[in-house]
Amino acid sequence: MTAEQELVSERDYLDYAHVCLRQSRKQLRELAERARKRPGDELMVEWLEWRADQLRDANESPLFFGRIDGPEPKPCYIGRRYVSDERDEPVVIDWRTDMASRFYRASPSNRMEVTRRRRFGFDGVVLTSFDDEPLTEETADTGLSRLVIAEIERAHYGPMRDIVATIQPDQDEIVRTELASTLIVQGGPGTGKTAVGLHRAAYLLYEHSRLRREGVLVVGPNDTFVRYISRVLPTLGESQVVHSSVDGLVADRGKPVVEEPEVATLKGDARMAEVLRRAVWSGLRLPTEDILVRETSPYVRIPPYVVAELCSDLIDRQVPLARAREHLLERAVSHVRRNLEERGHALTDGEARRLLRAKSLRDLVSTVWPTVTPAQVLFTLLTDADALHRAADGVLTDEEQKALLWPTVPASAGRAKWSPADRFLIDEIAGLMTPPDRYGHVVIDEAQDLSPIQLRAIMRRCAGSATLLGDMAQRTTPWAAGSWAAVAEHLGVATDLVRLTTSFRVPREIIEVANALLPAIADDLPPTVSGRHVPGALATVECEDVLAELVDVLRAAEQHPDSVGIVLDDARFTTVAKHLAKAGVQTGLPHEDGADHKVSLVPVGLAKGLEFDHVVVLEPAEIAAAGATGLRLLYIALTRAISRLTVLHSRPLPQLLASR
Ligand SMILES: Nc1ncnc2c1ncn2[C@@H]1O[C@H](COP(=O)(O)OP(=O)(O)OP(=O)(O)O)[C@@H](O)[C@H]1O
Repeated sequence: MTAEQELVSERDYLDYAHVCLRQSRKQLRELAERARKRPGDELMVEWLEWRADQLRDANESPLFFGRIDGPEPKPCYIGRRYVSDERDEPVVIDWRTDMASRFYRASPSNRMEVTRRRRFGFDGVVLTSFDDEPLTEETADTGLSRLVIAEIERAHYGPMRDIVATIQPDQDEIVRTELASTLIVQGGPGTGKTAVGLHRAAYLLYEHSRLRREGVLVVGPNDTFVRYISRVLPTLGESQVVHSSVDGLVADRGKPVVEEPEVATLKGDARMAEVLRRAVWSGLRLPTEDILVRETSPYVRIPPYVVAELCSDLIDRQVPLARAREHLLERAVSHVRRNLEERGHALTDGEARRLLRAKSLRDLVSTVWPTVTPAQVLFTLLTDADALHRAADGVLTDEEQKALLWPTVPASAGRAKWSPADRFLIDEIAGLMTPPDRYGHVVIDEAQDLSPIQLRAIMRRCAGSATLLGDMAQRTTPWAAGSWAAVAEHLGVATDLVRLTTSFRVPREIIEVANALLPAIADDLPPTVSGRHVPGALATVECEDVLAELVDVLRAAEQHPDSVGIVLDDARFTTVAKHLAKAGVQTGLPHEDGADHKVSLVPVGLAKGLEFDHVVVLEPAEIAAAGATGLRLLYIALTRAISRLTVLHSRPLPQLLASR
């Protein structure tokens, strides 16, 4: 067959797959209709409808993207979902099956019985080309395939796309790691950490149906980022996964106040968990006199030593407060019941149940554990030096305790203004009272930036394993745990550290410049390599008027379909936005609700995790001004580009860049 005839034959197969998909969907719908008529089959109906929904032929993405020949006699087509014919024979297999893993992992040195890998090129959903990689003894391991490179360099607009067609072997290994493992994935910019984390979530949901009940949570650094990544899982057919920013996990407490980084860092320190634990449990007050239960006839007296006995294991096990209160009430009722029985007055179950509402017993519980809100507990600590000292003695130094106290005391907890770090402390306290709902697996992106207290807040919501993604060289918060070993310690579960080393986003010409910053920002990390070579990808322009030059660069960029991101120091944002508006250049913040701009204006503080075809970094010296954090921000700014990076500056470049 000629290549052209083969293309026609592949297109016919694609049409056939569409027919099969529609047929299967119709069948599932009919089965659901029939099951609906049978009482008691609600679960079956729900499942059939869910399956039918999965087979929607919305023409959003091609039904298959690859094919392997061997070991089966028939070629095997790989797509985002399973399609079968009327005899239930597979037409397209799901990328998450074991069989499909050969598509990702087979190589000339480890062929896994695959003789040929074929990747398909599409224009929208129209099959336009294919690229064959023969896997025979004679072929050598080469770099990225032409179609993989074309996929990476396809103009980027709007939200992040899935990489299911082009997952690389080392990424695939991470995606398919067993559910029980908690992984920390360290990788340089653009090595695919976010993509891998999201595909891992989709894989785990496919492999472990219980995760659909337990839920999967994806946590990102901010709302912009969460909007950017939130389409990936739905395109992979997984629309139930919950996405949240870190701040979005904890209760909103109004407009946050800004506080000194040293105080915020202290509030994010793991030792604060012990201070809060002590504060919560120090609210316990055992009665000093008998409790008289008047709701029974005869009355019952509960002496203090009995209350202490009823509480003792609850205290020892530090049972979450809300549950401890319930247990104490139930135990007090049982005690009263036994006492009455011993005196010849048996209670009916109804009477015992009514006792659960008895005022004297409810008062007893409130005496032992007064009801306070989590915010009230923190308010007391931050406003009452004695209370703080009692909780923090031996845990925090005197200076640290002093630093935590508010200089002016609001009238009440209700009137207090809380900082972002306070919100996590309140959440920690709330967790000691009523643990939050938990998910079966949690994916945490940009995990390098989280404080121990933030890590605890996320892990409190995790009932199973987690996947943490990050790059220590991109650490920009003062409260970050500081190393993956420290992060692992705060997670409280065993972890495996795995690495990704090849950048798919950033061409070699750019990553080599960014790598020059590594000795100053993360000297223990190896330089990132790039799978792509793009001659002329980097242009450094020194000029007197950077804003005039910027307008020229943007005018020239109008000729290309590429997305453009202007990354600049946060403090510059307003001036540049005004200047560009005056010059008639339309810009917007990246991934604003519903809007995908050609030109995004990106304060560097928001740039983490994002990418654009063409990036303009404005005045690197301004971005790098804030010491090591500044250099890390610059490293982030320089590594957002997929195809081109223009560095515009009037001030001298930071030394590490100038020497390149
Ligand atoms: N195997 C792949 N095939 C095609 N594109 C890929 C592959 N892996 C990653 N990419 C692309 O590379 C870009 C960077 O990926 P991603 O954002 O996941 O990297 P990252 O390591 O999280 O980067 P950062 O550290 O900057 O946040 C994305 O456009 C992603 O789709």
